[in-house]
Amino acid sequence: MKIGIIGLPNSGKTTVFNALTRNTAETNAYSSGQIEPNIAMVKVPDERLDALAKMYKPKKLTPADVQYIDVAGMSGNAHESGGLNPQFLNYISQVDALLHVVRAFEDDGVPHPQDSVNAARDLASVDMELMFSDMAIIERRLSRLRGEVTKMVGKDREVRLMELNALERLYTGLEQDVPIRAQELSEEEAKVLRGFQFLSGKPMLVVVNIDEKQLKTPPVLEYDKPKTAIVTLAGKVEAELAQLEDEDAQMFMDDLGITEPARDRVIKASYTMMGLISFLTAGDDEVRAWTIRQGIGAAEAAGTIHSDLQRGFIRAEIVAFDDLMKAGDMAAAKKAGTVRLEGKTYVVKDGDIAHFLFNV
Ligand SMILES: Nc1ncnc2c1ncn2[C@@H]1O[C@H](COP(=O)(O)OP(=O)(O)OP(=O)(O)O)[C@@H](O)[C@H]1O
Repeated sequence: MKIGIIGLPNSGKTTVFNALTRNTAETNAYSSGQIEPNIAMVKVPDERLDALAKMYKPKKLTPADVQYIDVAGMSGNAHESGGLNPQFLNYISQVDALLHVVRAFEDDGVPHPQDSVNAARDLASVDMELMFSDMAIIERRLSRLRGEVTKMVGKDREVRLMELNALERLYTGLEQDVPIRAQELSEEEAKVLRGFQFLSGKPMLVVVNIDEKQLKTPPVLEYDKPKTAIVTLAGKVEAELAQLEDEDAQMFMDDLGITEPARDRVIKASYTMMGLISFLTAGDDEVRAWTIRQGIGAAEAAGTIHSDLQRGFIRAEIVAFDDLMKAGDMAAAKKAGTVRLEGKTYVVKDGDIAHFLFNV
């Protein structure tokens, strides 16, 4: 899973990137204008994996991972100057979700592009830029489609008409300030439009970046939209915390009244917002977590491991994590009757331990 970190200049993107990835990328009070992104992989914390590792003592332990990409190059008035930077667009259109850093911290030493701190205003202005960018793409596509569709016949015409109608609907929504992630699309429409990678269609986690003084009474930002979540964190403190060994970090957190490092909270919020869950595989060679969309069937889940497993799927042997722990090991769980055989369409649950039987 790839998450792109965006936000206005000096909102604290690189600081938050460092907090999430335990990196030490350079941060600067004067916006760097740097466009080469900072990229890092982060292991998704999962206590169930550690428990399984104790049981199986595998040669290898592989958590799921998330890639964070910190891309600068966004301004609050790009639409007035020819649109978003193409290099920025190139990086950001490929991510699965956006993490939008909104500045709430006050510091006269760190200039704000609008000369004042106002998180709600900045949140809306970045949203607007994403929507303008999508509208420009839709306008270009519509003007071509309208000409082409009149010359088409049969199935082609049908598909293009569906695209045209869907794009017109999305455009009307965008004109009324509704981002694409908050608009309805049928499964078929979503499939036809997937290639456009609309920015306002991506799930978005809003990170309100506060300072240490605001930790006790953080500002409240209302932002209630589908496929959107909001997390408040003190970026600078969390970036320092991320550099400490566990024991020192705990003392530091106790002092500040932080119960869980932001990097864990952010990953959890991202999973929930995107409708993602993890299933696990366990054996003597490897214990591993796999990320899937909630609601998919066993065969499709098997396909995340290898396409052969999906193609030749016979059935899945499934046990819930808690049942396996209660039994003590797989043999005991089988005896207790908690290991089930499930077919292709069984909806895989978070924490299921799966073994797939297949034949190709
Ligand atoms: N929560 C915070 N509290 C106080 N200061 C902060 C906080 N977050 C970031 N800063 C400070 O704000 C400045 C800008 O931070 P940073 O370089 O991370 O922003 P950026 O959004 O990545 O900037 P750029 O526009 O260059 O991409 C730095 O001096 C950083 O230390």
